[in-house]
Amino acid sequence: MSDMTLNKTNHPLSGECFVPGDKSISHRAVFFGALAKGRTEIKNFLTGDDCLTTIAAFESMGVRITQSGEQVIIDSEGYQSFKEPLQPIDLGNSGTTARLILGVLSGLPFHTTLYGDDSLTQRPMDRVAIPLREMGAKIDGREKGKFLPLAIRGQQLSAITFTPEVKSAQVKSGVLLGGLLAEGTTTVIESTKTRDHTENMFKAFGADVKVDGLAVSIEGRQHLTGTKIQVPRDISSAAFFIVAALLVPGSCVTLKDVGLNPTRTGILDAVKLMGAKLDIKETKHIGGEVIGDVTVSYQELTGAVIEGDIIPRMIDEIPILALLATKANGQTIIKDAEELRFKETDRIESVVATLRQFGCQLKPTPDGMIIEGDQTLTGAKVDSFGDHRIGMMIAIASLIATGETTLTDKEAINVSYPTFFEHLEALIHI
Ligand SMILES: O=C(O)C1=C[C@@H](OP(=O)(O)O)[C@@H](O)[C@H](O)C1
Ligand SMILES: C=C(OP(=O)(O)O)C(=O)O
Repeated sequence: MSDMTLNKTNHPLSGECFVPGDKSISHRAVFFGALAKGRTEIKNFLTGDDCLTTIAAFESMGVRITQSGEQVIIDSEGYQSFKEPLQPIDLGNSGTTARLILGVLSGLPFHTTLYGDDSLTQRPMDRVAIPLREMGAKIDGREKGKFLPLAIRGQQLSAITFTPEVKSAQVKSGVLLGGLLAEGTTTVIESTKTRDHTENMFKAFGADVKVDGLAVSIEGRQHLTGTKIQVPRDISSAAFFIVAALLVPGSCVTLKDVGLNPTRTGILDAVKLMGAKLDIKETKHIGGEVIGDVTVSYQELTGAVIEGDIIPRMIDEIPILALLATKANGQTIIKDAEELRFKETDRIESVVATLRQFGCQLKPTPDGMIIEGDQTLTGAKVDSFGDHRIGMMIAIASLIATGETTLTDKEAINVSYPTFFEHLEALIHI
């Protein structure tokens, strides 16, 4: 764990930025490439720690994966050829790997044990394990099978129709992947649409998947065929520079080739609700995903109420939106975001604690927070709590804080954005 001094207050950001590949899509490209028969070539893969964890998990089941930088080649004979791993699988910090792999392992004819770091070990896995058990899975673990470490004894699964209580793409995806290995047709019916990259990926790999409004159905025991995947750039990473440009006077930044899938663009809608004008140009459609450029410059914004269906569309961007709200005119209220409590940290408490260290006034609520506007941030020694999105929020806060900010445990950022500081420095031209 190392400290980093940040003292670039009020340097405007300018120019173009090519943030790395999307984390959700990179994970899924590896999952599907491993499950499919034949060769899968992934371009613009995110080399963050979490996605490398997914690669290692499938390698431990005998799948041949070659990763060189942002290019990944997977040669697989399909899920029927996976081997029982010799050792427990380390899922590191990655909730996505954990929830999705549970679906796969539940339906394979062998035993596996899953464990993770201190953060992942405290995150609930029963949200996926319960429906998978309903399909016939044998999953056991700490606190009656709720938390890692988990032991899975794979079974022949049977299809279910499942209505998740939580608004979670990881839950939807874990159950659909279990459904791929099950007898019959598995349907997940959501109450609010969450990110639909799994559905898009099923289609890209030639699967029979039906999407009917909020219902997604997958036919079990079908074969997937390897394909080429171009990963869009991650809007969740771009969000840090979008907010930075809105915060630092004189800034103007273009985020190039970012994923603009409508299930992910809640952050753009939220800043528009606060009065921001953005220039958004859709440029391509690849593998069911929309890609485009977002140009944003410094603007004065107004506080807003952010609630309802927009929340799942921006769940990972709420920490950085909270920072933006500290400088808006008037109060911002974030509601319906209790899911933040189940992330790498309890992001309601960690955002509030972090911004308070900068001297901000805000308070937590059970499902969000209330943030006062027009505040002055004062540099301090601030810890990321080992949460990559809190670490990046601190770095952006330092751009508007007076004096010097010290970020401890900057390595946490490698989970989703290993080149974050290089890109930030390039935008502030130092
Ligand atoms: O499916 C995914 O790739 C993700 C879904 C979200 O989690 P939940 O499904 O738990 O909301 C998000 O927070 C996470 O970063 C990635
Ligand atoms: C919550 C996140 O990821 P995961 O659930 O995969 O750990 C995130 O990237 O902010």
